[in-house]
Amino acid sequence: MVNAITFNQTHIAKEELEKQFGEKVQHIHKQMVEGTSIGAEFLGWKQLPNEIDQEELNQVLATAEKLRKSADVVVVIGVGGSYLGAKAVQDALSPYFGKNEDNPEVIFAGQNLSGTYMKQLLQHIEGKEVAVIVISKSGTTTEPAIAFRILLEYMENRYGAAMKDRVVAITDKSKGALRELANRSGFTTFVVPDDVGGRFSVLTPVGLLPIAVAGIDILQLLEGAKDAVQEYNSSELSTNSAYQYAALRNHLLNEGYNIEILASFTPNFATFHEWWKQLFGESEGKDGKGIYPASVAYPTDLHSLGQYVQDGRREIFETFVQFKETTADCAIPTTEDNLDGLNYLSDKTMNEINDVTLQATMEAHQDGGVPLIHLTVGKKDAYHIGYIIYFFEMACAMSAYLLGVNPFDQPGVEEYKKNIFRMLEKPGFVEEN
Ligand SMILES: O=P(O)(O)OC[C@H]1O[C@H](O)[C@H](O)[C@@H](O)[C@@H]1O
Repeated sequence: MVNAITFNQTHIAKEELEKQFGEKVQHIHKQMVEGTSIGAEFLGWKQLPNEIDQEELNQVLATAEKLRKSADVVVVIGVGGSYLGAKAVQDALSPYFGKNEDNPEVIFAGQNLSGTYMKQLLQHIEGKEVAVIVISKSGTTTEPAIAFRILLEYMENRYGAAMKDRVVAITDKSKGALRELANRSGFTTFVVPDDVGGRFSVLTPVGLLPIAVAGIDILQLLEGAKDAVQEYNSSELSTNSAYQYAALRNHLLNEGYNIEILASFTPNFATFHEWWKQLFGESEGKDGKGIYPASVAYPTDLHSLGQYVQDGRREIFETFVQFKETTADCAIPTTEDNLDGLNYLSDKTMNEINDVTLQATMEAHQDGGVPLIHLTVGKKDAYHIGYIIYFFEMACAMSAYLLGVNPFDQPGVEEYKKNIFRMLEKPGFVEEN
């Protein structure tokens, strides 16, 4: 299927966008294809959906099945790109309440340093059958490493030698402390490819294994991404809407709009916003440049940040994601006395009113001077989520290149780490300068 996503904007005529960015986009596209763009050694994500190794995919599926059978609860440890993609997809595609009886509960750790969180996690898993998936590309990130040390001790005490069948590590093929520990302990392992950075890794085992464990169809996710590869690999700005989105973002930035808000009216899509924020924030926010990626979950946030968006400093543009088909719906009942005055809505469903609220919000914000982008996605299912993941990845790489930065590094993230190591007196740590 092509055109699973439609891209609409009214801020600038297509021809004008083409005039401003058409040639630049073609040039960058060519460099990406030829592997001569800055950071090109991290372009592996571009072909992932097509080139994923079938044998590895079978192993991911088999391992997921094994964990699903042996565990009531699976703890997934990771942070940043080793966490957000899996959680985003799981949240978007899981029921709001309770859990599907066939699926283990999937919970996350290593993305915070709260002792209370960890203590309560340990209490929560007590008495249940547990498995652990630990994910770190570098294998050295402090937050997940601490969580893993604690959970590994728990698993050893609980399962003795048999715990090795309940722990899976996903990390670099040879480097890092986690690789060494996993090899020594005989854990099942999967590799984060060298040419795929953390925030672009959701379609590798990093995302695929935890997503499959949660009972989500990763083949459909990959199928959607595969179709997106076809749609978004044209060098023509006029036909490639991922590049149009990238060009428009840069155009808006040049006009002084330096904050982008991703907005949706679908509560369980909110974690996807977080994935998107890391993708764009780490890719573009460097060398004193960037568009600050923020997000809102409407209509909830219409009653908090809505005021600011409508009326505050005019440096915001907003990107709405709307799903055309919904999973379930609820009718508005009619009442005889109509005391709440809502009978005028009783021929409508909640989703219809949600869609009207989206239209009303877009109109209001546009009138308030907020440039709008509207992405319409066919349905919130694994196929379309795979599709939109790839759409944003392509758009992000192009947008960062148009901005003039390397999309694939994140040198700034090291700064706070140096301070931690100094403050916690890490042995062997010597601060430069
Ligand atoms: O997968 P890891 O190596 O543990 O990295 C996890 C995260 O660490 C840092 O925050 C990086 O800036 C992120 O890009 C990365 O996703």
